Amino acid sequence: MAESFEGYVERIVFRNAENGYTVLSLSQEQEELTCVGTFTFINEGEYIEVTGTLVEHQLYGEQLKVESYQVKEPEDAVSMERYLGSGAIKGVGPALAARIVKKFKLDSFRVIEEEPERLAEIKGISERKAREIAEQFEDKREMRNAMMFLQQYGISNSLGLKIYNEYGPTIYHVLKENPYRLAEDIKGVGFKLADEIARKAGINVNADFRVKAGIIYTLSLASQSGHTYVPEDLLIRKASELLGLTIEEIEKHLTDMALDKRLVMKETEEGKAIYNSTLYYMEMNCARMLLDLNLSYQVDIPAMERRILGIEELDEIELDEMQRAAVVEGSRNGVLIITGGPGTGKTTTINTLIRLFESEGMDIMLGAPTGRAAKRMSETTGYEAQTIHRMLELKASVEDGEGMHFERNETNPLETDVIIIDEMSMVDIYLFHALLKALVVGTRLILVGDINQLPSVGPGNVLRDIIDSKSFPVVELKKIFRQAAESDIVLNAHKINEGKQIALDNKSMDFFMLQRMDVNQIISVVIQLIQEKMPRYVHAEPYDIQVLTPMRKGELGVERLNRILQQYLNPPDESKKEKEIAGGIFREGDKVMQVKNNYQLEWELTNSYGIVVEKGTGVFNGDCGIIKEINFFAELVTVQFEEEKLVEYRFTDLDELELAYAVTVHKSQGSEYPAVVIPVLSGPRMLFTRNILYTAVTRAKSCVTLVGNSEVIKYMIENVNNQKRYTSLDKRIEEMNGMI
Ligand SMILES: Nc1ncnc2c1ncn2[C@@H]1O[C@H](COP(=O)(O)OP(=O)(O)OP(=O)(O)O)[C@@H](O)[C@H]1O
Repeated sequence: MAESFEGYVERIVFRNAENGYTVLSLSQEQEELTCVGTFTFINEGEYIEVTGTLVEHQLYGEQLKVESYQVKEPEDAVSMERYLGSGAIKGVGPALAARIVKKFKLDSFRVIEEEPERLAEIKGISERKAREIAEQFEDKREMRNAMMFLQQYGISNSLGLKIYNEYGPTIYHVLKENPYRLAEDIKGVGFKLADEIARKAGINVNADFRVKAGIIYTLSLASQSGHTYVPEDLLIRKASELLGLTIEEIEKHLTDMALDKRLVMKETEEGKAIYNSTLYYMEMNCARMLLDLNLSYQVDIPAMERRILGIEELDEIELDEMQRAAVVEGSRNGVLIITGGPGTGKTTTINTLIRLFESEGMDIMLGAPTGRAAKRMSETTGYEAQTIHRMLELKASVEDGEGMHFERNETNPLETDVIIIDEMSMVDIYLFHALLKALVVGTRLILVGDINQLPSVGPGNVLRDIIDSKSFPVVELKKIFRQAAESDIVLNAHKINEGKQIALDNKSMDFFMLQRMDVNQIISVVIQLIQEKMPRYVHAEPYDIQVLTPMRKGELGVERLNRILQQYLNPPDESKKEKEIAGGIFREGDKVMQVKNNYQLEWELTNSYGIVVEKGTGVFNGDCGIIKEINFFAELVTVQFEEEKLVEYRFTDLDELELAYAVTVHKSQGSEYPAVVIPVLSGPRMLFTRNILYTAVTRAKSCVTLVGNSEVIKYMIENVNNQKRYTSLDKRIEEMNGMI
């Protein structure tokens, strides 16, 4: 039976910041009552009325399971003082609260609300502070009301706060008029949640804005799978499934939305293609800018070849015919693409190009899409390489409302003669667009990559489309050089790519297959490999040995493997603090990965004296680090990323991190590890493909160990289930180049 109690919140015993689950101690006249439930923004010292059922907890005795609660405005002087001094109002502690209430007595709250300037009559309160107190007082009240309101729609605390911060008091209006705005404006609110809110708010299922929001959402889902457009019938079908409406009810909105420029419809040979406008114009602008860069330079070829020969002599290397062709093309053209698999001499070619351009006094910049790829490029070329984000000077300015942007763009272009980008297969259309915008005609652009790697996570198939457009010089390196050919990793990678079976007989020095048919056996072998065998074999730390698997779910999926590997590689220890998160825990010492691009997150680089020597923003999808500290007081987790960058995560932002003892092959793109261990037993056909195996194997520098069923490996080599990406940069280039 439900009962009601009133009292002060004496103490917040526990609070889960993510879902608002709280245990608090309520002080009543005689005794204290423990209350558990989901409370939004209740501070110690507040006076509340709670309703719920009294239950007997095995360990903690009697407690109230709260079903609903209400914050009561304090009505007597003691309560007012208690509330003001509770910490709810920043800058007002118990002493100041006591002075306020002593002066204004029962009138205290009214004064704060209506005549805040009078607060300045109190010692220790300036006029400015008086205003601040009044503003906070007002904000707190409104925010609390808004939170309670949002709670009805099942919105958690942290999300509620984000929503409130975006709309402020207009939130009620937004929810009533068009809750789908939330899906567009707020990170963390998807169409599904907005739709749920709309349903609760009684909005019609075939309301125009619902259908339109559903269509935009379908396009955005497609872009998350890498597509820049969707064929019309497929789009209509997907949207109709999502919205539960007929094909006709969807179809009739498309033209309207095209007129409003929310989407673009384009006739193609295969029917109509529908684009989110932004993506359409991005492809189009990329095509234009790339063609603009594609100048031909007059070069004295014999003289150029002599210069190349000179560099070869100095470097004591003899370039292969194709490599030399690449260097010559690089000097003759504004745009050049160099592709090739592992060990085909891409880096050696880049190095010769750098030498050549340098000898002509040109400025060169090197870039790659991820931190790890940039680091590797620096190591192999001996020149400083940066991430493309850094090169373009990504700035996140939340304060001025601009959000994130690149400082380098058409009005402030990169001042350099040559730009070389490595791991180009990972660059999506957004990043490529940003890069091209920051280049002026006359800058040479050299794009290097392996088209057989998995395409970018983000939308686009940029490298392949540029090659397919047949509008730019492309040099494909095929020969595997002797040194590389000594490695079975390289040889097997090429075989896999060509669809040839590989020898799994363990005669190799760097490529092993451990046949195990049982999940538990596989896991125990993986642990042994990481803890003992591999670190010794490749002279690395256990943390550098990376487990790669195609899938997230399942007995050998990333999620389960991480939980198990954490137990063995970073077990619980009294000296290590732990923070519970949805579905697991983070512990000091854990290996973690950032799982989305966060352009606003700040990092700091300190020197050995702990002094900050550099600061910046941006932590990206796939960046790995170690948890250095968990601070419960400040509610922060500090992670040390590559190159010793320190990043602080608020507890509420921990959903951006995941354990990284095991990662998916997709997330490992662009990274290289001393050794990789790949458990393979069974899983969805779509994920057991040649492409995935190729990418996984090519992540290893010194050793690959496959653990599981060799038949599955054979199957993967045969399974060319390359899912089609709907992208059209190639078509836009061809159109603009007058080819179609
Ligand atoms: N022309 C050449 N003659 C002899 N050896 C070469 C030549 N070009 C490259 N190599 C050697 O072949 C190996 C692979 O070359 P390189 O690192 O340039 O290839 P890559 O395509 O960048 O490889 P990966 O993609 O694996 O990094 C290196 O050991 C390099 O020294």
